[in-house]
Amino acid sequence: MSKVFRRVSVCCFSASDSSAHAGMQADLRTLSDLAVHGCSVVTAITAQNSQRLLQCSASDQASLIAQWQSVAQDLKPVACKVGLLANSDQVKTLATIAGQYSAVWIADPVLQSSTGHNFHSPDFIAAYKQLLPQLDLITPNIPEAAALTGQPINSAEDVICAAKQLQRQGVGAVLIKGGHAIGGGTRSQDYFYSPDKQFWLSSPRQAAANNRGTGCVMASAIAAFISLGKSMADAVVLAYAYVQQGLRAGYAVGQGAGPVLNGGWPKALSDYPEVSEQADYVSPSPFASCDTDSLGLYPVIDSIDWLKKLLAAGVSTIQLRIKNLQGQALSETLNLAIQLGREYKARLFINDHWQLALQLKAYGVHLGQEDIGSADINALRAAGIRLGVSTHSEYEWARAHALRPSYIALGAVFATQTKPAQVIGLDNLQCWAPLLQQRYPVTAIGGINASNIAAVLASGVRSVAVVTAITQAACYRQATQQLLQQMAQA
Ligand SMILES: Cc1ncc(COP(=O)(O)OP(=O)(O)O)c(N)n1
Ligand SMILES: Cc1ncsc1CCOP(=O)(O)O
Ligand SMILES: [Mg+2]
Repeated sequence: MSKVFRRVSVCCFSASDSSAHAGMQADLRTLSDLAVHGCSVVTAITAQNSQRLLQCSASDQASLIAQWQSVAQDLKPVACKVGLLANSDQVKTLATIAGQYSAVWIADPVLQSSTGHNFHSPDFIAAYKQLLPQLDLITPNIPEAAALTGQPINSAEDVICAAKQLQRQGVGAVLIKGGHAIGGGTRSQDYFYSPDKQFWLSSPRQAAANNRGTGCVMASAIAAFISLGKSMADAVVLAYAYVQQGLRAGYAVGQGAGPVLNGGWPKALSDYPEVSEQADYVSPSPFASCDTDSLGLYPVIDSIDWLKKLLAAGVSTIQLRIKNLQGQALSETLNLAIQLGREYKARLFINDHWQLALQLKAYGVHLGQEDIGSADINALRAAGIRLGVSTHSEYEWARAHALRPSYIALGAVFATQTKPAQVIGLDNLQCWAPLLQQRYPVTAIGGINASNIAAVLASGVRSVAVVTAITQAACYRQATQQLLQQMAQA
């Protein structure tokens, strides 16, 4: 008997939009597009089209509660997306419901429709403040964030202050959208703020004529990605790309602006944001290139002895990962390694020790996520040293992408004995490798050996980094030749 596959569901509290450009129709379309079951609590029925909103008729409280109870008891949504609430009583009811039902609660506070209707009154805002402590994420645009905080927002600093203030009012995390409005800039900039991560998401601004429903689609897509197991930061990065992709292919259907397209899981790297802690981020010039699309077999070793053996065995990309030396012993070892790398015309990357690598003019450095916050990235780039960056998630590789590195590493693909490492699995590798290879050489690392390398290469990744598959093999030469051969045959 085949196994029954049960989809997760997300419940949307939104208004019906008769034109289906935004509102409940856009929410359900987004969820369906991302293979999540969307269920609904209709908060109002609006009569609107691409040009104007003619009527908004609120659902009564009894209907709201009955719709929710029927959905909650049976479908047990893992996330709830709150869109248009038609009056302050509805907001208060939502605060009670969200306080009683454990799910990820995401609200896109619709205070004004893009067709001009205003839902923004003092008692509505006061009621919304009761809802804030129940929310895991709120996604206001700049005017909405200003209305909710009572503070004008005219600069990047104001955006950050507003996000902090909303968080102090009890929201788990805040995404403030539409930073381009601040400087009339050419980049689209959103700001994400949570207790453990704060970052800007930016990309060149699209002048898209068909842009209706972006707020609804963004919040629903975040809910969808979270219900599929993504972290909040990863879901926000994915939803940003989903909306950029949708804007690129938005379509006209009435007389006015049309909706964004629901185009499936975002697959073009150019739709993903550059993620940076800097508000005024501009894409830097790229790091020096590795002069190849594929780094091939990439052993990671910890001594000069291994370096000599593997260079002699014909390996052309290699990393020196030394964790147990310091002072003069470390700099002498790195110096010797860099000379050997030059002699063999190999791509030798130095792990961690970026200052010495800079001083000794290494071919390249490999840095982890923790290191890229503290390393002098601009000095490395200016010195022409190549940069490789470790990544384990959409947020992390979007952060690496903002640096324009020479390559990106994805892993750990499988569990590894070499170090405690987050496992990404083959599924993520299959999704991320083709996407990142649109611009960067990509290498996969973690638990890879002769018995599973074929499955790894089937993801499309063209380089594989290994430690123990070589260093703990009975015969390192044979193991290296076998891995090289398996890569050549893929
Ligand atoms: C090719 C490659 N990918 C990932 C890593 C891991 O680097 P990092 O995150 O800096 O962790 P440590 O190696 O320092 O433990 C790597 N070294 N090489
Ligand atoms: C350094 C590193 N970074 C992520 S996994 C890993 C170790 C890979 O070692 P092995 O190839 O033996 O699993
Ligand atoms: Mg490191």
